[in-house]
Amino acid sequence: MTYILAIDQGTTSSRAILFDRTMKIAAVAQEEFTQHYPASGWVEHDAADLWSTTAGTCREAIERAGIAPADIAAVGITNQRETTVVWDRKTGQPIHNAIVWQDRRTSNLCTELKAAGHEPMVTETTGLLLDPYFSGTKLRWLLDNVEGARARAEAGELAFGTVDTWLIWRLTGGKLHVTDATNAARTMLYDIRKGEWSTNICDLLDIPMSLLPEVRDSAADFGMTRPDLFGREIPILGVAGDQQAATVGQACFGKGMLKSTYGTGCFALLNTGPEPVTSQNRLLTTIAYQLDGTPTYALEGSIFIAGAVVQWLRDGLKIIRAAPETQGLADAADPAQDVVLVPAFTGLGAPYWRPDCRGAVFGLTRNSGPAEFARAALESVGFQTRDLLEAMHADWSGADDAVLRVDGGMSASDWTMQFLADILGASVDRPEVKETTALGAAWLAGMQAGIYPDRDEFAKTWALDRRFEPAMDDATRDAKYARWQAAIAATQTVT
Ligand SMILES: Nc1ncnc2c1ncn2[C@@H]1O[C@H](COP(=O)(O)OP(=O)(O)O)[C@@H](O)[C@H]1O
Ligand SMILES: O=P(O)(O)OC[C@H](O)CO
Repeated sequence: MTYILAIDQGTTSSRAILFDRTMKIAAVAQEEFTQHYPASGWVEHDAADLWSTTAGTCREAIERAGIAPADIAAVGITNQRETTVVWDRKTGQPIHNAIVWQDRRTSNLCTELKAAGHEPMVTETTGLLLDPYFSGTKLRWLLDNVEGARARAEAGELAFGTVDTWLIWRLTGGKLHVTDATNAARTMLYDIRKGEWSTNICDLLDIPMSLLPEVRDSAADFGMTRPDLFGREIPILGVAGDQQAATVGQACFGKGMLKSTYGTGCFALLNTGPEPVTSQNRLLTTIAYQLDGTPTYALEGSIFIAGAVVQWLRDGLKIIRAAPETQGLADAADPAQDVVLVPAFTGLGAPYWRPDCRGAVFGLTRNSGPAEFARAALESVGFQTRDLLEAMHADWSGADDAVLRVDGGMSASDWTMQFLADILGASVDRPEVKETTALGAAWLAGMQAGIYPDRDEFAKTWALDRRFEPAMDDATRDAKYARWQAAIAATQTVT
């Protein structure tokens, strides 16, 4: 039997998943690691933890499946995006903790750069906005704040990478300093049209280009794993950022196909084909995947809080013990109350991009309780998705016939998916395979290894678990969405 090992290095845990020759899951291992919050709005990971949990879960998955390393044809990597690591090329030692995508420490720098009029050039080049979310200003912060970092960078001693690059460096024993186009597209340093690092932006941010990795296709040769890691060298043949890997795993290969992943946050990607579409509504333009040297572009809407609002009900408000309890509570909520929750806990992402905003609740009465909070929390995920889809439709007519394909942990919530269909007034498709992110990475590697089918045949294997059809009448839908829009507007006035 032949297997593909998919590594899914996420924000809260590292996972390793073995897929067999027929793309079925043979074994899974998962390990959480510590989140570091050194100051308000700062989020860091120890890069050594990212590596050790990745290596550990890979070994565990192989052991669980009871297979020999010789049975693994290739490794595919998918990862939390934007998170920024800098290390010494000689020793392999990171110079600082990784700065995580959620980290807002460069808000002021972004505001200054915007005020100086640089955002149009940044957007035109990278498809992104001047927001602390992306790697560029995080890298600049490290160079400015870690003692000696700038001098070492200028001397060519340091390497920068997103998490894929860091893991490949470790997996190959420091032989390769590479990334793929989807991860490069999240750095705010990459020209997504020309397919090269942008000298203009590196000059603007004062970043020596010697820090940057070589950029390859998403299915390509990313080197061999060190023989001592898994008992033999295994080729790394696929790499994509996690949201892009989910787009691939959902087989959204056609122009106009759309997926939304509901994990901690929510990320909707709309395949716009071989030409990038520039958003007029503050969505991101990004690379969905790059195969045979040709990028396929996407419009992306990124929401920072989706499943995390359910974690807040559990860990913050302590009104549930486990996420699935929200379903019963939401069903029991008083229909006469219309509590609206705007979960801007870490600011608002697309299409508002207000890192300074914080959450708000509207419509509380003396009778409002856990049930109304739970319903408002689940509804907030539907409302935020509608905001993204409204922006996509306004940006590009090719979005008009798209049926939304959903995945991620929170897509297990039937209540939330039904509300999503209701508030969108459109069908929502949930596939049988929920591990779409890992499947996307596995397919890239397995296809490159020649053991998995080509794009068209792979797309035919996508299978529906359940289609949610809208059941809400138009007047209710319109009234509810109008109320959400009013709540969002009010939230933005109080910071
Ligand atoms: N049945 C459920 N109802 C509501 N939310 C859920 C349910 N199951 C999982 N979630 C939410 O989904 C998220 C986990 O999804 P996952 O895809 O594992 O996230 P990530 O990859 O970002 O860690 C959690 O935030 C959790 O609160
Ligand atoms: O690790 P996740 O699943 O929360 O995804 C994080 C995204 O890649 C951030 O852009």
